[in-house]
Amino acid sequence: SDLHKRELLCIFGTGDLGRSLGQRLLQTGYRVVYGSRRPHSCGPLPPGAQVMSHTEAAQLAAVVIVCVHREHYDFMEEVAPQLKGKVLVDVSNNSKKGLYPESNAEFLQSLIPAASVVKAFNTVSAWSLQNGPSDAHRQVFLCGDKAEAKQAVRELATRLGLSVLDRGSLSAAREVEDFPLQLFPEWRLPLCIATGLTAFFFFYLLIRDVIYAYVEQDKDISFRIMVSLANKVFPIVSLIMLSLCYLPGVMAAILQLYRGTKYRRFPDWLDHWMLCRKQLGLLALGFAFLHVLYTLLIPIRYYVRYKVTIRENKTAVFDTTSAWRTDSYFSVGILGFALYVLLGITSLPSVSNALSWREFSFVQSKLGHLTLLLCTLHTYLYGWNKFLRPSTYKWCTPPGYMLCLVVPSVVLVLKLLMVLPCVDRSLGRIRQGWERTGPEGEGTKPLMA
Ligand SMILES: NC(=O)C1=CN([C@@H]2O[C@H](COP(=O)(O)OP(=O)(O)OC[C@H]3O[C@@H](n4cnc5c(N)ncnc54)[C@H](OP(=O)(O)O)[C@@H]3O)[C@@H](O)[C@H]2O)C=CC1
Ligand SMILES: [Fe+3]
Repeated sequence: SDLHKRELLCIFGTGDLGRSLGQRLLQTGYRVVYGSRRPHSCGPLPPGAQVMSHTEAAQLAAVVIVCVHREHYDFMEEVAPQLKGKVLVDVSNNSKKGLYPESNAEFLQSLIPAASVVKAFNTVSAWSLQNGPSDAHRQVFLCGDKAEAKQAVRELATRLGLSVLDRGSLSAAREVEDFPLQLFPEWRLPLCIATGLTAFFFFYLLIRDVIYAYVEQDKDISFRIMVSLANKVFPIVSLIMLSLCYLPGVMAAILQLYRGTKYRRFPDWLDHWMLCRKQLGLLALGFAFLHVLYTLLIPIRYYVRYKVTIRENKTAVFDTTSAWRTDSYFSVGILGFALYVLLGITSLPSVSNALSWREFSFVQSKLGHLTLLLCTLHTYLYGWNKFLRPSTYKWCTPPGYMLCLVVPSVVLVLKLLMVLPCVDRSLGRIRQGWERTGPEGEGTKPLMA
């Protein structure tokens, strides 16, 4: 492997990416030679690197990484004889979609038909290479038509500590080149869900609270929109989104139990859902935080102080049950929120990287389900005995918090079933690679076979 590590690589272009990539390659133990238009005046290069003309540099290495913008690819044709049989890595990106009829990588392949072009590294950035890869930029998409060429680049990326996702043949390059143009792709679905839920519950509660009071009781309580309504919508959205983090996990477990194997791929939508759990959870935490802030505000609200003043003139009977209920409701809520924050903190890359896999999965799964349990309990305590009271169901609709209890309750019940000893045992065996055989075992061949 020492021999491998001293392998010589060629980089065309001494720009931002060329320099950063070269520096990382040198740190990883490779030797680097740059091919440049002006080898004698190209500015500072990482220490240890050599620089020469494109032609000279290309002759020395088996892999050439082209860190030049596509607009300038025409110079490559002059180097074509030296690039015969070499692996050419195309790292380029576009500044917008659909700029060219064909992908940059396919264009490069058409310029140098005798080389094997591999598309890679376009999702890293000069910035992240220099500042240590952040969580989001650790993934590299790979595509190319020649298996050996792809394998060489895959090894390179792996040694740089990047995780590689194979996207197939070079025709997929177009799609790969568009990836970096997406802004916050993994946040898109969670943000849509959050916006949708917020809008739905806002209007639902607006009708049930404000419009109902206006129509049925001729009262104008529209001022409630600002705090009361907001402080109902936020916890509702938060709890639903938290339960949506744990729903795909139980669904995956049910699917594995049903199929009797773990070696079959989950449907795409489930994969996609699982991949955005962290973002779902962080947004849920944000909403929970808003709920906490709004709740702290309650005692200083004009409306609340006004009601308290009126009540002070009446004598009230102390009800121990109510005291127990409200105190448990607050306590469970606070504990739930504390665990919520803990979950959020452990999902930060710098923290999760410091944890072992066991520790991370303990926190995210065990404590995660406990958080969901506490927050759900908090909501049940809020409802308390109102569930059976007909007057709660204005215009035959349940209050928002009852609606929002559906998904978390389902998740918790399913999770409870999963930890039953018999179910847990089968699931444990499946996760260790055991497969159910039998008449229906036909379609359950391992994916890797
Ligand atoms: N910067 C980044 O973070 C990322 C960049 N990329 C891609 O990497 C490629 C390079 O980007 P970047 O390094 O930022 O760009 P720069 O403009 O910083 O560098 C480009 C380099 O290309 C060479 N070059 C410029 N014009 C010509 C020409 N007419 N003929 C031959 N060579 C030329 C020059 O090197 P010299 O003077 O030595 O010849 C120049 O330094 C692009 O395709 C970009 O899309 C991909 C991912 C991230
Ligand atoms: Fe609450």
